[in-house]
Amino acid sequence: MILGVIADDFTGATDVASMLVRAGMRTVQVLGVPQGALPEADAIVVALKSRTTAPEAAVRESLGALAALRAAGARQIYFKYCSTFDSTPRGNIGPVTDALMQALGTDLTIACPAFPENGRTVFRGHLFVGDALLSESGMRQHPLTPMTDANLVRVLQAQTAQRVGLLRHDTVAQGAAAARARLQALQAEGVRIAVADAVDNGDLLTLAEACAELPLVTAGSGVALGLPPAYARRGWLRPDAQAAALPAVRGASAVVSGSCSEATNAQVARWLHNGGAAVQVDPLALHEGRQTAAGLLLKAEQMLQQQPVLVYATAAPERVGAVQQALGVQAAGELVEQALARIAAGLVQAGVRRLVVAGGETSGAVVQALDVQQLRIGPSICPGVPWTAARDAASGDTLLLALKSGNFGGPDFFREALALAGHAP
Ligand SMILES: Nc1ncnc2c1ncn2[C@@H]1O[C@H](COP(=O)(O)OP(=O)(O)OP(=O)(O)O)[C@@H](O)[C@H]1O
Ligand SMILES: O=C(O)[C@@H](O)C(=O)CO
Repeated sequence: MILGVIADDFTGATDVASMLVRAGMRTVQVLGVPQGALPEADAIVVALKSRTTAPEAAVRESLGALAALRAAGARQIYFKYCSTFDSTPRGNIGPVTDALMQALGTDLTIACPAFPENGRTVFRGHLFVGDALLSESGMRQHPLTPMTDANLVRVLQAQTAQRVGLLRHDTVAQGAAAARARLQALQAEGVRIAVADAVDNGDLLTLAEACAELPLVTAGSGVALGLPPAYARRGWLRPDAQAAALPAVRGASAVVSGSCSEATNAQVARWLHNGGAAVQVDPLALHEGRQTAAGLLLKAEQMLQQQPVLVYATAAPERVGAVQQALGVQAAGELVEQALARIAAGLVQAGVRRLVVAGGETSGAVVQALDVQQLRIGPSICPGVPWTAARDAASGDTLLLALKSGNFGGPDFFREALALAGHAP
């Protein structure tokens, strides 16, 4: 094992795993702090749910993951957070970085959420989402982690007692040797965490090469793209052209969507526009007992005989707001997640072997209901979303799962995903 990754959320973990596989590393994702022996792979990604928990809990879980990854022989540790640097004023990016640095006995790391293929770039320490500063993007209004400052040096400095500095783009543009020299100079000046600029994949490759021998890298998924070639240059890794190969499956296909993000709303709209079979979950009807998970499942199962079915709670912001006002944000979220998770488990029981799930929280609930503990990472459907393979405990069959971050994927994502997994239309 070469690389051990600690990811602060579920779909973020599959995102970084996908980057590694794309560049030839055989990668397995483990759900939660590993309990037993870790499987054989070049990279292991531990998926935590530590993005918005109390910093103390996030630190505890991250250190648990670190211990397991080190025991398995990881040469380098990677702390993966969101490409929009999602955090609260208290953390958890700063506190987790501090704890990992201390445990690893290192006094220099980088911080770089850039993911240019998905429009996230960092310039002069400022994070852009598409053409807008982070603070002027939709992230400004995020319910849990509103990001109102695009200056990452300032944002991170507020979360750590260690000194935060900046590795500027003009240095990165000069190549890995210059970036490495500048990191050493910053370290000599007392900087412990350097926010690194990156505006395209070339910059990510440079940063990965410059940081391949640091004990710890902290980043979004982007920097991971450059690590496999950097390891190969050092003779640590022989990239495997088959790293993304997954077994073919037979059986039905379904999509379960609990994400209400803009991208997912467009994907659901496209599916419906194309006349795809669909069952809509209405949270108020669920709450009042006019809908039940069992009833919705039955309806979906009937459609499944002819074609793939979409089960969705996805709705526009006004509709979600009205439901949240009636039921409470937390209660509405859990009600829908539990219903979708039960329906997903029922669909697998009914023979679904290709399952797309939209939304990070929704994915967490579904994977828990399926009692999946490990995912082998396969080919990318779009930047940040791979197909993955798990073992269905009940049948022993291979189950293909695509866990999509809310904001990822184009409007045709669901159809593209099923086609890539061999679903004949
Ligand atoms: N119609 C609805 N009304 C209220 N809440 C809903 C509705 N549909 C889904 N939800 C809830 O909204 C939340 C969506 O979160 P989820 O993490 O699944 O998606 P996301 O935030 O778009 O994805 P990501 O975290 O990957 O960006 C879930 O808790 C889900 O149960
Ligand atoms: O980095 C990203 O944007 C995603 O992997 C993610 O973490 C979404 O929650």
